[in-house]
Amino acid sequence: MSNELRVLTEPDWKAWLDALEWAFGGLHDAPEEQQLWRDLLDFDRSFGLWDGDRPVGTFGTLAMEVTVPGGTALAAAGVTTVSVAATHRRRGVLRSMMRRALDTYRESGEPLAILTASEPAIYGRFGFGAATQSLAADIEIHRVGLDLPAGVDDIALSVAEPAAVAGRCEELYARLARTRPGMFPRQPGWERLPLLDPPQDRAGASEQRYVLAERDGELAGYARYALKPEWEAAGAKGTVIVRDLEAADPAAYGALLRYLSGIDLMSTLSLANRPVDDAFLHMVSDVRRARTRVQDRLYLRPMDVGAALAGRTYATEVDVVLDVSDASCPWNEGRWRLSGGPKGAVCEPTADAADLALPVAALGAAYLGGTSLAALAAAGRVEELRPGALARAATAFTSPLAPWMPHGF
Ligand SMILES: CC(=O)SCCNC(=O)CCNC(=O)[C@H](O)C(C)(C)COP(=O)(O)OP(=O)(O)OC[C@H]1O[C@@H](n2cnc3c(N)ncnc32)[C@H](O)[C@@H]1OP(=O)(O)O
Repeated sequence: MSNELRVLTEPDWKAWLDALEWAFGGLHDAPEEQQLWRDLLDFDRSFGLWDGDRPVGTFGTLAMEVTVPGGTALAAAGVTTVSVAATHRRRGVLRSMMRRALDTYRESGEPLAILTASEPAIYGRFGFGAATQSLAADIEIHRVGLDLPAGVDDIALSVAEPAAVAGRCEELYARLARTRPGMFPRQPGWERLPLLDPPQDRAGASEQRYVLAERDGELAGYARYALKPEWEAAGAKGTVIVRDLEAADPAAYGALLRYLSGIDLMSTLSLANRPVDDAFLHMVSDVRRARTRVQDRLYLRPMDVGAALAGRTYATEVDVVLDVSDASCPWNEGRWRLSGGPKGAVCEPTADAADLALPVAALGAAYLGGTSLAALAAAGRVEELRPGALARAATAFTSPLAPWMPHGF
């Protein structure tokens, strides 16, 4: 039988999805989740590798945006639903699908491609670098005090059914998504994502609820959470599971944190995916008992080095020639002069001598300001060719807020 790489079509959907779910270990998403991905996937840029009448490889694309330093949202091809059947693994199936996708993204013109990886070791070879991290915490709420900011008592809290308030929360999310690099200003359709709460994924926790934080009737923050009850001989030791927490100001954040830490019969406040510089770190009395863990989250690769680097702003004035290597997207290879600062930047090919040399995955890791070019240089991933250039470029690439992608895709 011959293998054929073809674009995803509606008639192929069921077999394609089956192949995907089996490659993930027999995962069976709820029907509403399957329908969401079916509606969001860009079928024209999603592929299946068919062995006869059977899909043995799946590769999906989502049309996304990412907020970059400076507050602009740049178009990004979101790589998702990647899988290869166990019968066909390590024969280059992923490589062939990635090749097709990268060429397609070049044609469609997004400056960036992004993904969240099942395993960190897979995508570096295709030029993706870990650009954001996420912070998880299990706060021992009976041993950790809160030092809350002024104004928390001006915030009114109310608990609501998700369907009744998700629209208002989504409006607030859309505003906040422009304020931190790495966030994804969700396009229409994505508002269904936070509402997914299939019973089979709850692992003993309750249905989810929203708690709203309002000031004078205006929404200033919200959290989406569930409760997981648990009992031992000495009594209750439940967990508050926070799926989402967005706040427009410190008082709203503090009021939500106080509420979530004060629910009776609960001992742990579990935060699954927060920015690494999240405000709670500075509100708790004992950060060690917050039991924090950091993990790689969003992987990013510039699809078009010039457009990507010109699309963000820089913390300080910068004028640097980067010598970029990019085996997967050779159109990015070579020297680029980046000149810019806090108001904007230009980035164009140049014949001038290079100041720094780096692979495109290192540029992807540094792009949102979450990984220092100097730290990458310390690991040998960036080479300084002109003394002083590294410190200046590393400073210019930083972001005041740590980049963060609040959910997977
Ligand atoms: C964005 C997302 O959707 S993340 C989800 C990814 N999917 C999964 O984790 C589901 C389970 N795993 C799979 O389906 C497959 O193993 C895949 C998709 C990860 C890899 O597919 P394959 O067809 O086996 O990969 P392929 O043969 O093209 O390998 C290309 C290269 O990646 C390497 N590679 C592939 N998978 C892995 C891995 N899991 N860890 C480390 N390296 C890997 C190969 O060794 C090869 O390296 P080389 O070019 O140096 O020789």
